[in-house]
Amino acid sequence: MPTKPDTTAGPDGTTPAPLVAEAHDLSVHFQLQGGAFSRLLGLGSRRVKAVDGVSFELRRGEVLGVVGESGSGKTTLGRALLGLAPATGGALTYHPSHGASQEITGLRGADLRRLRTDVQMVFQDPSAALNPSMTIEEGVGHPLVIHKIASGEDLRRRVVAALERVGLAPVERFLSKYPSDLSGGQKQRAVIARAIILEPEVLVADEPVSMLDMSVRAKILQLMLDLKNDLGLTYLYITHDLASAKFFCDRVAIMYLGRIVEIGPTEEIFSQPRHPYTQALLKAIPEPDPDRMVPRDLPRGEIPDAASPPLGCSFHPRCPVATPVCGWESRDLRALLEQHWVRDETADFEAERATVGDLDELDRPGRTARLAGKDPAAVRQVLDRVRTADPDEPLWRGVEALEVRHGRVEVDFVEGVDPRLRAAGGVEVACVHYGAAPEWTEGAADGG
Ligand SMILES: Nc1ncnc2c1ncn2[C@@H]1O[C@H](COP(=O)(O)OP(=O)(O)OP(=O)(O)O)[C@@H](O)[C@H]1O
Repeated sequence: MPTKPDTTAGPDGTTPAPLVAEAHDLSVHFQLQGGAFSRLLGLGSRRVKAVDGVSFELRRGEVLGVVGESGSGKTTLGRALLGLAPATGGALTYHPSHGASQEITGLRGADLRRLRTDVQMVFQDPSAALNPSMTIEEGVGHPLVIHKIASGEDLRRRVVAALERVGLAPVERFLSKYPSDLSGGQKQRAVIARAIILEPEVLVADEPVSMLDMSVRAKILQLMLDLKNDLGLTYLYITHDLASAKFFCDRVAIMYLGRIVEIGPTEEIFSQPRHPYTQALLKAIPEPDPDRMVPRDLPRGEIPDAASPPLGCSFHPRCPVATPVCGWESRDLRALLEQHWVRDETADFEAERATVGDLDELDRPGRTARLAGKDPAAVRQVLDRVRTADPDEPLWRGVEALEVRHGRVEVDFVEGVDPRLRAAGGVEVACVHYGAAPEWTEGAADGG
């Protein structure tokens, strides 16, 4: 296994290393224009909150891991650091070792080009990252040509040095080859050579080893650690693979639906995960196949739609230790009813479905669920049966009132808390169990 020197401390070993980048309440929202079909359905345009109020610091020489399921916003965060995804809110500041600090999201023209030399990207798929019609010499040297930094003999000398640095030796064997002549691991070495040839300060590495054979993954990660130490690089390492994050990263940020839900030193996150989502992810670390990293033991379903995230804490619909103040809403009641009809074979699906009426009304996010069924007494009976079948379901704890209004059953939920990151031990966690709502701080989510 690669070994990590402690690179997060400053020269005297105690003061933190200087900042390279910092985000404050950073948001990257995408406006999706609905097509004709969406307009017909009255959906109009939708806003995807890919990154939603994220704050973090990146310090010189460290590896910060960004871990989360597909769609959690990891890549968008990395693209924002590269100046590729424009912020719609908050601030993202780059502190170069040379020159003045810059607000990344406002950069244009020459300033943006300078950022692109300082912050480089290593992509997941090395085949797609290399131009198939360029030789390795041309491809690796391309950034120097684009930025008009080197040509002729100087260009060749730098390409040779970069290839040697990433272990593609003897270099002469590789210079005139095309990407298709190389193995996956060799291609990724060439991609890394291209990334370091501009002598950047930061590498954003987006799943850099996930498409490689198991046998070469550790070698590529070791190469990246060596390069980091030798060249004084800083990494933002994006992955869904907790096992690689565990030995590669100094600190880890766990992302869920555009938010960082927990961030802290790797050791602390792995030895004492606080957030129920982190706990679920860690439970899902499969031994020995680190490839299949999905939290399979979560009680319910898929990661929700980032265009319409849950109210309160986004994780509450899947959370095994959700409290009454986590943000229960009408869509949760629909999910619960449907889950009941799927799971409980004794339930008379047809009759109960007809009794509660059209469930589409529940899809509009809100603290009050209005059931369409015209016979309130019968609707209440269905809800009672659902509750009796699973009395421990956390949603019921969030019910503030269940009554008949205007001839229909309405369910009001307790107003939810949208938890922000707060210090808890050596990490920061966004969860009501850790200070976001004082009455729920006891007995933190150990059982999660
Ligand atoms: N250019 C875009 N336009 C619209 N929506 C986008 C765009 N880029 C990303 N998204 C959406 O933003 C959300 C976050 O996507 P992102 O790719 O950042 O997540 P991720 O965690 O990196 O996922 P993966 O591991 O699958 O790459 C998703 O819902 C995605 O569909």
